[in-house]
Amino acid sequence: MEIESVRVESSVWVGKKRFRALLSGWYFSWTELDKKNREKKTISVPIGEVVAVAEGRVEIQPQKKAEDTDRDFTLFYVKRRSSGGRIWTLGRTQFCCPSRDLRDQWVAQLKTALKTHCSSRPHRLLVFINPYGGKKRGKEIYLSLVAPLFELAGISSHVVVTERANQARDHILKKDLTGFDGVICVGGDGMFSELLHGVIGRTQQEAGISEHDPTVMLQPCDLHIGIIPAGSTDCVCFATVGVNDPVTSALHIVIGDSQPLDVCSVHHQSTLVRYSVSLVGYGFYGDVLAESERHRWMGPLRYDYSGCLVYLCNRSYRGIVQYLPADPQISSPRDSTRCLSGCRVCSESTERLFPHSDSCSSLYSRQLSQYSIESEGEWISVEGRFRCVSLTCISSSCPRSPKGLSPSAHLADGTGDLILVRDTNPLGFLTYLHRHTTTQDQFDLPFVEVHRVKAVRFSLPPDGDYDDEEREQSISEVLEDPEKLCESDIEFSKDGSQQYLAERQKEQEMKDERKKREFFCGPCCSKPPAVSVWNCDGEILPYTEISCRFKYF
Ligand SMILES: Nc1ncnc2c1ncn2[C@@H]1O[C@H](COP(=O)(O)OP(=O)(O)OP(=O)(O)O)[C@@H](O)[C@H]1O
Repeated sequence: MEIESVRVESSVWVGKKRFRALLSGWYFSWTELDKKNREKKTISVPIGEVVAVAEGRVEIQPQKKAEDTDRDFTLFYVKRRSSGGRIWTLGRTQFCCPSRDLRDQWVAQLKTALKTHCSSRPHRLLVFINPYGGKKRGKEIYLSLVAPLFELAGISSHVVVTERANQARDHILKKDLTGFDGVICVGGDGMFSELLHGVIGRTQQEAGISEHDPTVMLQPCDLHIGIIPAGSTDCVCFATVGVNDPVTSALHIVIGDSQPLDVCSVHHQSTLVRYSVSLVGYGFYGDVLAESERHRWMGPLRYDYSGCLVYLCNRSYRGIVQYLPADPQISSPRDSTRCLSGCRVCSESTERLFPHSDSCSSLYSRQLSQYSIESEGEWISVEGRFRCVSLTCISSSCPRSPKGLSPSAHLADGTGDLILVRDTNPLGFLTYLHRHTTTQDQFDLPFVEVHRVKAVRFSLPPDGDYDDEEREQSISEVLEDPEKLCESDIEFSKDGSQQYLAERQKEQEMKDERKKREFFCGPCCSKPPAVSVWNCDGEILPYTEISCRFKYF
């Protein structure tokens, strides 16, 4: 039966009011009628946003209750609440039909419409909960807000509450995932990153592709990742969904929404170090992360505290940044666009990157066009002293910074934005930072440059301002907590792990000395390091010299 041709219509009651209900094509609507059968207001719900239809009078909040009355049925659907419709809640309307037969017909037709129209909805999900993320409410958020929605929508879920960092990543890499339509993280950006590494890594393993080769053509991933925000910043969730709200995210998952994302692969020589979607930042953002790791006990407040402390240190770092610019005819980081689902630039870029993406045999052309960047233009080199060097694939907006690091960045166009903040006076840098929280343009400052890029390399000037020993020492200086170098870094970085183990010994000796010093006057009085560290989506990278490429997934 063709869904477009289905048309069911009848009188129904909602409470004491009479309505005319109509299922036609992709919409279910009900129009209030007055005593003279004149139409009043109509509510219309796309079938794609119907969560479930159930016989009887059903409630799921505050607790599940079902009263199986003969002539009633309940419709659950997405209801837009506020913030320009970005916050979603579960709408519920109970309809009473003139007869039981008619009720059965409504339920059957609506269920058929759901099956026909919503083939991309998940049926079985693997859920990872980080019980220690953010305010440690991950389990509670999942059980009270998300699980009832999944159950209502007929989604079965297998839940893993993690007991250690990287458990979720290892599970995805090693365990049998047959039958799962997607993986869900209940946590923050760090948890998302674990799932991202698991999913990309597994897909490449299965395809026999080495991720360490920077020029390799990566296989696109079929397994989708869902995010239920329960971390400290939840930047990836905010930048893709527009809000950090567990119910909104759960509803997006339930109705099978999906959003492709650019991913930045970070290499050191011929070793894959990490993938990133939100921030790869050197200088200020690296130092803030390193500092904040020493104050984890403060919870999310640690970022504010460390931000102030690092700002007072007034540091800048030397570096050489080389980048491969993206085509300025297509988009620019200063063009004031805001990328949302259905964005024109992203869809045109998809078409350009993957010209025959509707067929599986297109993988070759898809990858070929993606990785032919070396032949697409000239690398540009910038040398100087920087407050920070930041790279982002997405706007990286969050509730604190609603426009984000690069407000016009696109979610899925195969490019990233490179932001160079040159050394400036403390007031200038404060103005730059402050503008992230206002509507003022943070790029409209003489010491800030922003470029839309396809690839970036960072290296230290070779003119002997510091030697290797000092560089290693500087990395140790900011790495107060060596455990922060996650297992993945150590596994990925075969040669890096040796360097890392050697550093640990040195760090331990330095730690005691440094603690003595900082007890009296804080980190701003210690000798400023010659190099900073890279903050890659909240993880410290064990290398200073890196190369990054943006890839579309
Ligand atoms: N059971 C666990 N014990 C310790 N660490 C864990 C556990 N499960 C996950 N992790 C790690 O904790 C780190 C931080 O988690 P998460 O991102 O969920 O919260 P957050 O850091 O508070 O939030 P955000 O990343 O948004 O700032 C992640 O890198 C993850 O690998």
